[in-house]
Amino acid sequence: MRFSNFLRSKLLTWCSRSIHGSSQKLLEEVGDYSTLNTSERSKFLNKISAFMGYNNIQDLVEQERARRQSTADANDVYEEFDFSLTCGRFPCIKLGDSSLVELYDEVPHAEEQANLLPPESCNEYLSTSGTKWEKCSKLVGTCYSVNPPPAEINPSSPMEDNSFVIQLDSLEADSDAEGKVEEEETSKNLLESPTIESVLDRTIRSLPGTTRRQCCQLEGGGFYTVRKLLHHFPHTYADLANAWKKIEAGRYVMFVGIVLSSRGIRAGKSFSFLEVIVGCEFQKNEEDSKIEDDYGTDDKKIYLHLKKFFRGTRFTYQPFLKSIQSKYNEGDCVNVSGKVKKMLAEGHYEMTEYIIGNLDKEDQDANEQRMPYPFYPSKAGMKPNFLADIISRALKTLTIDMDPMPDEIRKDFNLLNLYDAYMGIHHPKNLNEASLARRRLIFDEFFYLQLGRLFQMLDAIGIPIEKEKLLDKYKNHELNTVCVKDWSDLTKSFRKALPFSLTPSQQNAVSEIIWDLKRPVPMNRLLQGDVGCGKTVVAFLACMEVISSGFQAAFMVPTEMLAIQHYELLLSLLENIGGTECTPSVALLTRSTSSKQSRMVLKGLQMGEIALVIGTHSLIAEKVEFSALRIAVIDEQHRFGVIQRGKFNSKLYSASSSLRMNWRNLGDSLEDKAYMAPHVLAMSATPIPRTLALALFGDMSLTQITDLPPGRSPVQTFVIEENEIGFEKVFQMMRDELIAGGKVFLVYPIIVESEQLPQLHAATADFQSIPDNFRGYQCGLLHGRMTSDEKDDALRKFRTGETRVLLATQLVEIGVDVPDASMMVVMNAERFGIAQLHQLRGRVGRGERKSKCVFLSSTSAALNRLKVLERSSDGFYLANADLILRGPGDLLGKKQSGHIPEFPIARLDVDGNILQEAHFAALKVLGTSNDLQLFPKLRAELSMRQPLCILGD
Ligand SMILES: Nc1ncnc2c1ncn2[C@@H]1O[C@H](COP(=O)(O)OP(=O)(O)OP(=O)(O)O)[C@@H](O)[C@H]1O
Repeated sequence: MRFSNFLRSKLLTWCSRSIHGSSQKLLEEVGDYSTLNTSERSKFLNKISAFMGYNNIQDLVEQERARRQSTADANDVYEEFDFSLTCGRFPCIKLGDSSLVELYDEVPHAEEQANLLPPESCNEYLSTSGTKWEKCSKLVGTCYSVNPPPAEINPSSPMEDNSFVIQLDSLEADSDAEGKVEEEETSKNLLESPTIESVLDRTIRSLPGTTRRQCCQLEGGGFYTVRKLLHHFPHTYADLANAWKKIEAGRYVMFVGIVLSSRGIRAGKSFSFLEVIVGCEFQKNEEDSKIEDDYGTDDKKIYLHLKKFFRGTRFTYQPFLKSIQSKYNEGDCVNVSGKVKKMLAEGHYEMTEYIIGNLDKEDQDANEQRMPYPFYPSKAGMKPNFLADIISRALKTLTIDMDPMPDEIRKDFNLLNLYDAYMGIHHPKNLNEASLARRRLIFDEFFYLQLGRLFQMLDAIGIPIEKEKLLDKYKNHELNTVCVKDWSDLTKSFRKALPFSLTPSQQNAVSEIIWDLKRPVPMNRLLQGDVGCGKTVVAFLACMEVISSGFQAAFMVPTEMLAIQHYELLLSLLENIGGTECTPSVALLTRSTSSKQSRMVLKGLQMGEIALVIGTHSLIAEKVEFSALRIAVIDEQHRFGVIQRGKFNSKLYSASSSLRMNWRNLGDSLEDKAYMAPHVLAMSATPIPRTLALALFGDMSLTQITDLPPGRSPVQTFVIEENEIGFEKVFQMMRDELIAGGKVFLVYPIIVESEQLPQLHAATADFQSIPDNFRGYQCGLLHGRMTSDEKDDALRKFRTGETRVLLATQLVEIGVDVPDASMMVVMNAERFGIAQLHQLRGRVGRGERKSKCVFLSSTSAALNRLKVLERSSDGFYLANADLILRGPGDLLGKKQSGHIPEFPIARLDVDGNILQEAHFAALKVLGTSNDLQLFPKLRAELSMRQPLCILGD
């Protein structure tokens, strides 16, 4: 009922009882109510209230409500007129309160005003027989839980509101019309031949109905192709099938309803606001009606008052106000999400931070079927609703036969069709479908990664028969070993020369590697083991096996210091072998090797006079040519990455012409040699969780050393907060250790003090002051800015015991082996990752001496995170913790994590099983056709997905 009609009926009732002479005049005035401006209305309402004996109109409404609620026929009353709507229209304004009525001064009256919130249209929507409301009332139960509440959505952010886009889009529409026609033509043509390339890798500009401006916007956000767009996945869904029936203030909820009014209101000289009222109706089933809820017990309607405020004179002009209010039309079916605040009037809620979007026919149908409603993250200023709309358009261009995955693989691994997967992730019918779709898309991300790695590895081999053997080897997961008696004599002698016996795990690792070395295909193996477990000797033994058959070995390490350490260790072990004749010649090649010396080394390698070379990156330089490189050991694999590993493969391909001549002279087949890539044994001291290892090294077999050399006891670990008491305690522990004959590492996060980060301790600064605490003991300094001789000298002095305290940076993290170092203190431990700290801790406890490690944290917040190191000394466990806490980037460092592609949907820490399956699927595909000739669609898809760097080019 119109408000004026209500007033008339109210007045008539009153007049029939009243003898007041002016009642007839008032009735006439009520007839003209809709033509009055706001101020006149306010005055009139006050006058009428006063005549009827109320203080003001608010008083009238309140009392009338109370009276009607107490009558038995309350429902009829509500059908007659909804008071809450009157009160709730502008809850900040008390109707009839003259001081606030000026808010309406600028609102155009008559027809224009009627357009803003015509009571009849409210009536029409709210009455059960109204056609528009009928449309709305179909949207049953439309207050939905968002599970989990999407934390990422910041409704206050301007980009969350698509109003601006809509406005601009409409302005743009005309000017783009011509371009659009052209584009539509093009897209029609493209749609005619739906191949995998044409569908997913079609440019975004081919999407029908997309304006040029929208395309630019999308491209600005990186959405160049349909694939990119479709890989913008929803981060959560509103579970419409299990909607919350209770609105809780402050909770993120989603509604679907009908726009009842939209008004741009000037509220002052430089203040305006937009108020959109959305009516939502809920159909309670029997069970729901038993629940006492916030909607009130009788009416099933709620009214959302969406408010957006504007400050500034320019926002108070009519054109602006008109433009903002015209974005939402009465009768529009919209979805609204955000946090609600209860208003005084029952069933009325206010939302000041919200997202609103128009629902098209499909969305409305989806709502009727209670399909999950996808929430998209915004991107590059593009609002979720805009993206959702474009994604829907892109989905329409997909074809059912676009899936490049062979049917057999799909069946074997129980995968959805790709078309269904894209539909299922973006427009799922239920949450189960969304989860199946997610599984298929994760599978794809992993599958193409594995396929790419394995394909590239096979590609490097060249001979089909070798490829098959290699694939067989990958498929065969049995542990294959060669027993010690079948090791070569040189390997056995080297083993005997070791000052200790191998642990069972070490022995097994060597046997496994030797088995692999005897295969006619290149080995690609990752040797993993916890810090200090003795990987180096295992690698040396593998080198000996290769050298014994007349080939060469290269041992690449990440730092010069480590190269020297390994070189010296190897020389000392070889000395023990005795019998100079069979002792292999060993060389060192680093950046600091003198040019004369390096010339000799290069020549020795080229002529085959040097059997084993230890060095840094220098080993993969162009000028380094081997006579017959058969194994490349890469220590600390994650510091190098796939590219460098790949470079060893190319060593033989780029053999010098002189070498080729040599081979010819020797009568060897050039082809065989040229295509024989060396075996690669990569070592990782950062235990990499299995999933991550597979993602990174899907083309590698894995050997693990699972035990530690005997006599090792776990390093006692303490996490202490940096403060005066903490320092004193640690210094005392250090003094005790020195008195007991131990050696102490003091590790710093930085070399020199930083003004930006004053809380960080620096090695050089402390080197001036710390020694005072340890009088009588020499202290040394080691950091990356020292020359290689200085570093060598510092480490040598520490090793020999000349210095007993070594202040160092994290340079010591990798491979430094001082077996009698018995204590480590890490300053500002909060700056390091868990896996990194575990590595550092591994520098002590490498001998038989009981050792301890102290992690000092300058923030108490980090203490809990660090405490995991007190509880565990299992590198795999800790690496997993790091992976979950900080992601692969932090676990592996930038260099290696750069080789993990971005997975838009998969998560390495939870989707390990799918990764494993994808690995098997890739093996299966390549087993059927190792050059993918039989699967042209797969090949095309692979080339679209795999950037070359991942393939090691
Ligand atoms: N079986 C063994 N018995 C006793 N000591 C051993 C054994 N194997 C290795 N070691 C010693 O253990 C120490 C650590 O070995 P090594 O440097 O090979 O370990 P690693 O796994 O390469 O360590 P990191 O991960 O720190 O690089 C060395 O001093 C080495 O001599």
